[in-house]
Amino acid sequence: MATVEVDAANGLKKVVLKGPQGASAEVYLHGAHVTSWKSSAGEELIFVSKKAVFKPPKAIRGGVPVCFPQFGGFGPLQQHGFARNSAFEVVSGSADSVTLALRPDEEQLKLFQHDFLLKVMVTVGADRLEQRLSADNTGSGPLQFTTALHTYYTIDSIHNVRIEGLAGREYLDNLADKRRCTEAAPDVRFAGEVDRIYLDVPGPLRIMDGSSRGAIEVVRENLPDAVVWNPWIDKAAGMPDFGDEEYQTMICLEPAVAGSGPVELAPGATWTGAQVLSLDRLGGSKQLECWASQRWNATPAQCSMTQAPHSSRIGQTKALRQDAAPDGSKPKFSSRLMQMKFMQRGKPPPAAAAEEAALQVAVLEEPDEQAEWVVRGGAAGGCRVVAEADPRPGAAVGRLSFTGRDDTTEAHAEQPGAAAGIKEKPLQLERASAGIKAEPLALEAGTLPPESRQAGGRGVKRKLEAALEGAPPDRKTLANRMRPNIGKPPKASRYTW
Ligand SMILES: O=P(O)(O)OC[C@H]1O[C@H](O)[C@H](O)[C@@H](O)[C@@H]1O
Repeated sequence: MATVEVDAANGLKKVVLKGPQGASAEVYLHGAHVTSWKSSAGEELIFVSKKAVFKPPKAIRGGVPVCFPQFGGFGPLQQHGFARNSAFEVVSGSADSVTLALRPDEEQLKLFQHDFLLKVMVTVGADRLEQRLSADNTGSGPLQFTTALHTYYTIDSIHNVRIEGLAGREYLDNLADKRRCTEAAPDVRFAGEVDRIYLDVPGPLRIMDGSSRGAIEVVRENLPDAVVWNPWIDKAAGMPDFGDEEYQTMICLEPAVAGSGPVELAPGATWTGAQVLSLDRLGGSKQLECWASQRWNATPAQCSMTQAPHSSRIGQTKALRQDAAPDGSKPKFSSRLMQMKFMQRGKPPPAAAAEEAALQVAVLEEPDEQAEWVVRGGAAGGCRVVAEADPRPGAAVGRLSFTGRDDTTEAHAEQPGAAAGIKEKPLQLERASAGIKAEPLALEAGTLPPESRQAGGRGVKRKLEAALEGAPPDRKTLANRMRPNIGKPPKASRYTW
């Protein structure tokens, strides 16, 4: 059974839910109002204003007000109905879940004139929060209502946040007399006040705030509309229970039956709706970088960089350096660098293994005997990228695999220890060869100790020979066969240089 405790700060009753792996949530009996959802890493994902007033019947500013039996002004009642102003009772619960219920009192019945039983179930999981509504029509006539789970999210910065999943949808603009508009942007961003009711939105929505926490995915059941709200500067200043600057660190994304409503329920019938929120650490957009350098004395080998199918290329730098021979006659060694930046957007397909979320580098022809290779990578935004280097002075493969957590490092080396065998020394590549645009950049380049070069070389060569069964490879075959451990070749773009 869930334990009801009294919050010492405000004297109100609440239930603290404990989920697996340290996740938690708090639900006030006043309004069945969720005021906290903490991930397994202890991050607070729900916004509550520092100026929120915890004095019933006033609704708490922030958290997840339950708007029922009316959303906004879609009906005769006060804004957002009266559930958020009412005392709920605990029906049942456990350590990680609680169900609260509300029946309208006499005063409310006078205003609304329909009897109902509203239940709100809140369950916390590892990086997951589920809120389920059920409404029973306990009256004798049809019950009509609109509703919303008016969720306030805490975000890193309003300037970086974006919501995916609303492109092309129609919305009613509350700032323009509910004018019907179409969302033209690929995702919703904020540069001023926003108050929109997106209508009949299919599929999940995703919130990315530009920080390292990943994406919050919002899956809705029977709540077809999605309200997006940020009050911006003037409206924030006019709200006594909201800080002047707080518009910068919150957004509301509210699954609802609003513009596409109301719900009509026959006597004795039950309606259910839900939102399931989950924190997807790998699914936030991340910028990945991959770079490969090659050093040779006669001819460079053509090689390719293969990009995972769910990422887009956002930049590329090529640089060439020629080291003059000691007598100054002609270049002794040349080095060539390819650096690419990719944006991984959204969630990789569920079946995708680490390999599929990889950037890969492959050599397409037999390179120079004395060539040396270094393949490295990095990622901004919370996920760790591990570069795998094949040090063999022959065909070389580099693969970047990313893992879910900052504190986890996983090496996916074909030749364990090969990557660790790289000796690093800084190399400045400052100039580009004619016709190749390059920014001045500093990078770490490596040379490899001979034993690791040999070991890696033999391993990869054997694998390659086995794969090719002696047939002379064309470039495409070679590049495809070089992709390790992928059953079905991903539909990926390949860049050669
Ligand atoms: O101030 P409240 O009654 O809590 O409403 C806060 C906001 O809720 C929704 O997002 C509405 O679309 C907005 O128009 C409203 O300003």
